[in-house]
Amino acid sequence: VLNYASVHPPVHLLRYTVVQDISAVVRALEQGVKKADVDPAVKAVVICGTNGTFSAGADIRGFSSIQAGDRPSLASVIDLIERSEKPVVAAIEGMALGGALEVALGCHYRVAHAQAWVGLPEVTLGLLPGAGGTQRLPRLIGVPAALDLITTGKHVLAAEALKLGIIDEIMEENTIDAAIHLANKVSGQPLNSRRLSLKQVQSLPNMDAILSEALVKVKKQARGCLSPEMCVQAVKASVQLPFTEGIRKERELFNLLLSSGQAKALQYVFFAQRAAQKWTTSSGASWKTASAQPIRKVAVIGLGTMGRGIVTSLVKAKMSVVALEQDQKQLEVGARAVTSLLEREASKMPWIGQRPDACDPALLQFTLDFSVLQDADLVIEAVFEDMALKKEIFHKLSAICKPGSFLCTNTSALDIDEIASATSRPHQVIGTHFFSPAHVMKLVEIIHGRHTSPITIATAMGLAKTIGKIGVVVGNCFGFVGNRMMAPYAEQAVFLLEEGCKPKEVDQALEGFGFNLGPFRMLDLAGLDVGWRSRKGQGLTGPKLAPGTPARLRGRRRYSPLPDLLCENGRYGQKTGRGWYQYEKPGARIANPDPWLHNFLIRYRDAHHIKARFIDEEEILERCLYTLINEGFQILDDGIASDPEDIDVIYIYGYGWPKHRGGPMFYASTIGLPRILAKLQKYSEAHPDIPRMQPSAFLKKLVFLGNPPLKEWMSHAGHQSSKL
Ligand SMILES: CCCCCCC[C@H](O)CC(=O)SCCNC(=O)CCNC(=O)[C@H](O)C(C)(C)COP(=O)([O-])OP(=O)([O-])OC[C@H]1O[C@@H](n2cnc3c(N)ncnc32)[C@H](O)[C@@H]1OP(=O)([O-])[O-]
Repeated sequence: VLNYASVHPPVHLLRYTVVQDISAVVRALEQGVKKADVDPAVKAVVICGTNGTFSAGADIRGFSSIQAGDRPSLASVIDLIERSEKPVVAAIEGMALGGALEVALGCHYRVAHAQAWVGLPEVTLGLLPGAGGTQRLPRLIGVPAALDLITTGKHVLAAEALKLGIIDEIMEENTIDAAIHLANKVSGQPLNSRRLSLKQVQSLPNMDAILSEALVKVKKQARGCLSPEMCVQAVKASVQLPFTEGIRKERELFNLLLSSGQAKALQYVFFAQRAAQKWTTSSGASWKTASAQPIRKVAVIGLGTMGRGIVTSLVKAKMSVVALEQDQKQLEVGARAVTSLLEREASKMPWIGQRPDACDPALLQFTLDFSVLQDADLVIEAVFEDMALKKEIFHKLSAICKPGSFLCTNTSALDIDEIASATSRPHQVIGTHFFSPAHVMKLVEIIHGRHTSPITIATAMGLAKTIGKIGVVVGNCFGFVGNRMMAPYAEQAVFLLEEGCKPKEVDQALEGFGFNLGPFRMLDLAGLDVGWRSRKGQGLTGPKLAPGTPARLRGRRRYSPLPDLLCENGRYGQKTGRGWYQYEKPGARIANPDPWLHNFLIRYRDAHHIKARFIDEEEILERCLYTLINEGFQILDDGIASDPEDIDVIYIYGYGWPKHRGGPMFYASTIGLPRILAKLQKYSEAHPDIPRMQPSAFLKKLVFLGNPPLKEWMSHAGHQSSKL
């Protein structure tokens, strides 16, 4: 773990490895520093990592075993380093994150490689820097910059860290030699001015306002998530209290977070996101045996909202892109929109100035000519959700594209196998479901069809990673994972309106739970016509609906025609200025309750003899969330998702599920499956005509088996995925 190597006497080099058992590193650091302190031959110490990496911080898995109140030994060692009478220099290569940056802040000097980056990401794990970071960083770089780093957890490159004052020198190469050189140079010089614990936080005239604005900002950004708020409190302590008391406050807040449950959820998400990259399918294909093919040139068909976002994401990742439209006018409109998206993205990334090649428009070609797609390595079709149109395009692509090209369809629900059937290469056809706005949203559902080859899956996953997205491999069914679970959730929201709720009450309950947007604000934003078109396609409404069908039943299932009626009244949501809410003008964003809708609902209930009743928040949450979770269990049992973690990653990165609640399946595990089952049973007895409320057989089985932990669920699933 750590070498006490006298390779360059009189400077002693303490090396420690990347992510490891924190107590072993702490022990070794402690011994090394103590030994150097008493060794008269040692004049200075350099601390560095092995294999070109300083350290990614503490082992996140180790937090589950830390008890609130444990002796914070890392903090003690950092104090020891800082107190050392011999200069200690941190040589940062690769990265210094979390506890590792805290170690570096305890050192008297910091030298970093130009490609190294540093950060305090604890907030993203539901914690705060617990080894003095919240007290030392503000003393080093001032409160505004420290607040920014600590409350967001962002990483900064060495150049920015130098500008901020976190590091003292940047090296293009030989960082450790440079650190040794510096250590020799400063040996014998007084160290008090380099000990951050002895420094005062730089006072600012508007400090109170800075701190209270930061609190308002984090509360707004992370609804209900505690860690950003606690980070602000800890930084506030650095301003208001002497160092030792500030450290005590930091520890108190750290322990509070550690026992909050949110930290557990956020750490679960960290590992779930990584687990999702290790995909398997029910047929036994897996990430271990399939390798991604190199993708140099991508073609995108269709420059509507989705196509524009996808093109922007590809160009941002410096891929060569051909964008195709069907007529000159649409091509010009699409090209203008992409250019402005790229400009906006560039302005959001100040470092673009240093990398003029990023977002390079020369990487992008617009065309009307299908034959230009001939040599594309991968094509993403992003036209309307119209099966006939998609099949026509895939038939054409199959004939035009070179034999090795992969053919992807951006669809949110349609059958991948049917689309693939229009080609002569179904093994190279795959679904890539991007989320709107596609240049912003992180998620891509990667849907494999019956014939999709493992190489095609690996290539689509590789592409997602290249463009900075999180791919999750799922099976093929209507709505895949995300939209299939969203359907019963949105359905409940509308049923609740029929029974007496107002859109705002339903939205407030779910926004209070932590969603950025409640279901009605979300539907208004997405456009109500999208679902209407889909329901017409399915024959649930419109000309294909059998005459004489009762308004509120389809077969024996309860159906609400309310969303259809809104569309028939021209209310498509934000884009028409009217939907479940009213907006100042078409395209405006502020949703206001609409008296028209209120009266319309009263008339609707009268016409259908529905007696409105008061529905409390608990019922709103349980009916919306538990039906969504119930569908998740069905999806696991069907083998459409191979793990609960995959579902959780989809919901967090595609649907705005509050991250600090760990995703719907993790949330279910925290509530306890017996409670979820009991509630579903209660509601399904009250609403026997809502089949999606009937508890899934898999949920019942898990309750019968004694509510096993989430990690064990899949060993009991009917359709077990192979872990080859
Ligand atoms: C009273 C007590 C006092 C306590 C004091 C508190 C101290 C301190 O404040 C707390 C911390 O340091 S908090 C820590 C602050 N630090 C952070 O939050 C850093 C979190 N890590 C990251 O951001 C990214 O992993 C890197 C950027 C390091 C690498 O990115 P990349 O190159 O894309 O690679 P990748 O795919 O992401 O990871 C590769 C493998 O490594 C695994 N793993 C990684 N880090 C781990 C960790 N810390 N732990 C465990 N495992 C970790 C990862 O799961 C994966 O495993 P798999 O089995 O192969 O799937």
